[in-house]
Amino acid sequence: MLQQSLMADLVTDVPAAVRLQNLVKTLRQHFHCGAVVLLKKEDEALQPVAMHGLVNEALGRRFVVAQHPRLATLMASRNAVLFEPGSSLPDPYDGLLAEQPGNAMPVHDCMGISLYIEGQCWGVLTLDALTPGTFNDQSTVELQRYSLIVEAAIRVGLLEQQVRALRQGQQQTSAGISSAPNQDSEIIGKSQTLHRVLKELHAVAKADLPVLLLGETGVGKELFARELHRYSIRSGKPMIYVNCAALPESLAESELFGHSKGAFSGATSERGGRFEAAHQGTLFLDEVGELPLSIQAKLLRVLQNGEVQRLGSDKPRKVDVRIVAATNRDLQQQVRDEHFRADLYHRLSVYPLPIPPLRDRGDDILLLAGHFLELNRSRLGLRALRLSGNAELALKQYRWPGNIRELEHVISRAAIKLISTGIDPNSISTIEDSTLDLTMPVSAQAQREELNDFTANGAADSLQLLSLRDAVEHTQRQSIRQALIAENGKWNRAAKRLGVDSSNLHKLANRLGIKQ
Ligand SMILES: Nc1ncnc2c1ncn2[C@@H]1O[C@H](COP(=O)(O)OP(=O)(O)OP(=O)(O)O)[C@@H](O)[C@H]1O
Repeated sequence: MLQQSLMADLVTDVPAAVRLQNLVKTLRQHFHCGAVVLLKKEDEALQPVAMHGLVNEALGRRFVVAQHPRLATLMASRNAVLFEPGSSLPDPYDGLLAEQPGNAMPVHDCMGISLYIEGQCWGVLTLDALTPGTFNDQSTVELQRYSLIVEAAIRVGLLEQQVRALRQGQQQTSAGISSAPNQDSEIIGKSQTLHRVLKELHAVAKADLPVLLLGETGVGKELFARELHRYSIRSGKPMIYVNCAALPESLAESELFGHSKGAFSGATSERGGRFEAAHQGTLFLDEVGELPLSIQAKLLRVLQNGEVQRLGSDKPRKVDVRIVAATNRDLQQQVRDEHFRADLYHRLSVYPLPIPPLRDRGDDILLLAGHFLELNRSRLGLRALRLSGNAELALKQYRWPGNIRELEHVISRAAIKLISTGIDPNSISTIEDSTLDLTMPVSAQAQREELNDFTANGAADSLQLLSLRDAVEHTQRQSIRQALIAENGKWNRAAKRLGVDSSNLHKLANRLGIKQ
């Protein structure tokens, strides 16, 4: 009976991801268990690719095998393994079964099996239940048998991928099991919004045009730049990173274009710059809006001529680089304000690509939260770290002005706070919404909207009750937090952004209680 359902899942003409999803669902129903998860091996970790019965955020987690003894046991065996209900080994999904969202319970019954494709370990299949006695020896025999069908489904998916790649005239990988070379993206997320951007990014990657990545702070522009390079025809050559905001004007020219011996005091030897290092590859100009005007002029000349001259040398050197730039500023506005050269802007923005903010990526918020929860769990030596239902809701409703970087900090802060309350690291630790500290309206627009909501609710009178001093301090606190988020916690840069001296900012932050 199960065999028939599984075979039906296997032959149905649906995308590979849906086929695998159907298979795990069918297995869950058959074994009457809480969760079935299919995990793919990626380097030293296992990542869920299909699951049924776990909370959503689990899909974003990467389980490092060495840190999860049950997964390590499964990987080490070619046969199905049953873990006794009394097993003291922690289960990677403790507290993550969706069946009991409000009541974090350790998993009781667990079994699984490693999966092999063309002689190589591809990943594992795990089955978990909260009710002891759900699985027995007979279940492992069945699992062993049905795992062959799961392996067949994976193989079908890979073959489909290869056929698609062949049709597109792409080069194939040799063994055929690692699929397209760039499958294992570092970019976490499954939303339609992200999917659309990645599709566009992969298409423009092949075109070898200059690309300008636009987006709010913390949306992951650097990750997208790396993905672009990996998908480009230059992927075999280096991608060189330049943070334009961290480039002092006095050093920028020699950093970018190199220098000859004796070009300036301290230039004790001849050295090529970042442009030459990126020859035949990609040069990523991060925070390009921060480039001083004098350097903008020199950069433009190199882009026009396709050659660089090392500082102190008059010998031109041909360079073939693809420029990918990124900014969280409104570059067009900067051009209007004459802070950015219009001609350089047009050269860089041949293909502008907006990267969507986190608040527009739906459930990706939870997937990313899962990823950061697992990182913190491992870093802090906890058995299990999860979100309460209300905490999940709060994360989904928040505006995320600092985007993924802010989410990462929120989860890390909450995990540390939880530890400081003296929790037992061997139990299941749950982050409640009250620990999340999501009170920072950051963008001016967000602040305006909040104020509008506030007045629309008839609360303006209570606003007037604030003393002038309280109102000033409130605004100061918000501006400082906003600048710190935008500058990734760097006080010097936040001070620059706020137009105040760095030591004054430290003093003010101390007085306002932002900094202890
Ligand atoms: N989709 C994603 N999956 C996993 N991690 C992500 C994702 N997007 C961003 N991150 C992580 O969030 C952090 C911020 O990303 P990144 O530095 O690329 O942002 P940015 O857009 O360049 O920000 P800024 O404009 O402030 O420089 C990094 O640690 C990055 O690895």
